[in-house]
Amino acid sequence: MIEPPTRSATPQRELEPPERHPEAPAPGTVLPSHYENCVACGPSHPTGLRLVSTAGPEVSISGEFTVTADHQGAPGLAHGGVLALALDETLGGLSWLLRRPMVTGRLETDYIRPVPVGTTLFLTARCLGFAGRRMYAKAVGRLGPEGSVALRASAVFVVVPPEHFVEHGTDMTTEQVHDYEVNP
Ligand SMILES: CCCCCCCCCC(=O)SCCNC(=O)CCNC(=O)[C@H](O)C(C)(C)COP(=O)(O)OP(=O)(O)OC[C@H]1O[C@@H](n2cnc3c(N)ncnc32)[C@H](O)[C@@H]1OP(=O)(O)O
Repeated sequence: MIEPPTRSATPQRELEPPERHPEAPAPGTVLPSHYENCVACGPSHPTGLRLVSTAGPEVSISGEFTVTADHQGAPGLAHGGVLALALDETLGGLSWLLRRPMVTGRLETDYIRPVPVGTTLFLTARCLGFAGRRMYAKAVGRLGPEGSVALRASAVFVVVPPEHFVEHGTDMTTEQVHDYEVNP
């Protein structure tokens, strides 16, 4: 099957530049978990990543988490799906700086180096820009703050109305989504 070109994580036309929202958290601000049971950032999830994201300059985010035995695929090594989760969460954090709710449409991941249990992975994501409702972004994961690149990702997120989470999820009212949108 030939996929539509608009699905590619490589922009097919010039993008509208991203604009950091005037009320976006200042660079250096640690972003609170968006949901306590989130498998990526939730403090109440028993085996989640507990990934902590920090607002960066312009429209960028950094994130960090430590790989534990709960995140293994091969013995002693992080599972690739778990690493994609960490990239997805860090990329998703860009919505706080843009103040536009969005969901992952496509996530292309390059696995460059194995990531051992005990590693603290340092991730960064930056927004490239928009084509209509599509937001294009890239992310990198390093083994240490200035360490080797272990992961690279390109993604397309699709802007959705806040009601998306009420209609398709559970236990969330439109009011809560709006609160969450302005008070992450
Ligand atoms: C309360 C907040 C919580 C935040 C949590 C953040 C967690 C981290 C991020 C995630 O993991 S989100 C969860 C994983 N993602 C999903 O569950 C998304 C599931 N898919 C959908 O809900 C819909 O398919 C989607 C909203 C993505 C698109 O459906 P729509 O009917 O709204 O859009 P439409 O099909 O009209 O397409 C709109 C544009 O997006 C493009 N598009 C749609 N699906 C795409 C896709 N999959 N990949 C790339 N582009 C896509 C599409 O080509 C089109 O481009 P154009 O406007 O230029 O023509």
